[in-house]
Amino acid sequence: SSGSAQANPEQHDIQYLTPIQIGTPPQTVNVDFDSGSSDLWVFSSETPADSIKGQAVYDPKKSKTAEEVKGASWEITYGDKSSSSGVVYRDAVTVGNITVKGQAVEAATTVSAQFTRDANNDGLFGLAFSALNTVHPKQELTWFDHAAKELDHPVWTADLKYHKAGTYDFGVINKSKYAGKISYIDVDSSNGFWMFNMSGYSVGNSTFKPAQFQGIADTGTTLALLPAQVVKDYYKAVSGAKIDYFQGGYVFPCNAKLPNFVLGVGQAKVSIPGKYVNYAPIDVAGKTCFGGIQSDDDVGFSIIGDVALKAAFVVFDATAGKPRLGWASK
Ligand SMILES: Cc1nn(C)c(C)c1CC(=O)Nc1ccccn1
Repeated sequence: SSGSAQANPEQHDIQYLTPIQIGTPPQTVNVDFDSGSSDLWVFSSETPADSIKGQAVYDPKKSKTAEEVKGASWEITYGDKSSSSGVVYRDAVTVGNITVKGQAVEAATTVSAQFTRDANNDGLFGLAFSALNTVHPKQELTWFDHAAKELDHPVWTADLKYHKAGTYDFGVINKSKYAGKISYIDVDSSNGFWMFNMSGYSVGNSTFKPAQFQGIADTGTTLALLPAQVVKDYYKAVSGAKIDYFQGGYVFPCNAKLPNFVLGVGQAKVSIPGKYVNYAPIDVAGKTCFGGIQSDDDVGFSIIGDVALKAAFVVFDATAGKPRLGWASK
């Protein structure tokens, strides 16, 4: 089997939301497909009313196929300090036209303010390796790990786009979505992430600078969080750019000319158009803008988020024992 689902951008491409169906009859919720985590959690009928501001909720009591996972619970804190926790049900989950029966659906009983504020985001759909799943006492598998057995190939692809809808495909590599060859790089999944090595970078028309650093392909993170020195090199080429400690990163005049940025990934070059680096204005006048490339703050690895991923067609290849990432231009 294979399937395809929409990746719909929120304002400024802060995240991409995908409609999925849970339960019988189907309850549609819009969730953030996140290759940086491995829990499928949703706002639910058990989320306190004052923590819900417009989100759609999953109500297991209305699903004939829902079963409570007795004694199971989960709690997750993301790198940006947002968090949620709750209880667990097993139910049918459909993405595109692919249904997984008995998927662990994690119903939130607490969500942090960042999630409450995010009215259109009904939950997260983890697509990192199942080793990161937080359900205890018995860890659960991601939807993709359940689905992979039925998929024609154990792969999924991300075709995110700048300020318009893209797609996530499962079980198929759709040739019409990319140009040229796909260049594959090995993944180190020992930390549960889609982690890979970068070989260097270039800013604008400058020569390519070799640099060894590793990063994770993270569809659930908005920006490209890179080593401080790389980021400093980039903004040296942007007139008026400076670090705004109140905003927590580099800002620049919204009318600044932004150079393209190239990331070396194995044999491939991921070319990020300068305009993708203009993330969003920080003031209502739209005078000062916040950069889409920011420092990874010594997290220990870089986080290759949507600002970079939307510049490529990315293959998440989970072939047993040999996970790889494929990068293609489009
Ligand atoms: C933004 C960020 N800072 N640091 C240190 C990390 C690790 C991140 C990435 C992150 O937290 N992503 C995220 C947040 C919420 C939901 C899904 N993914």
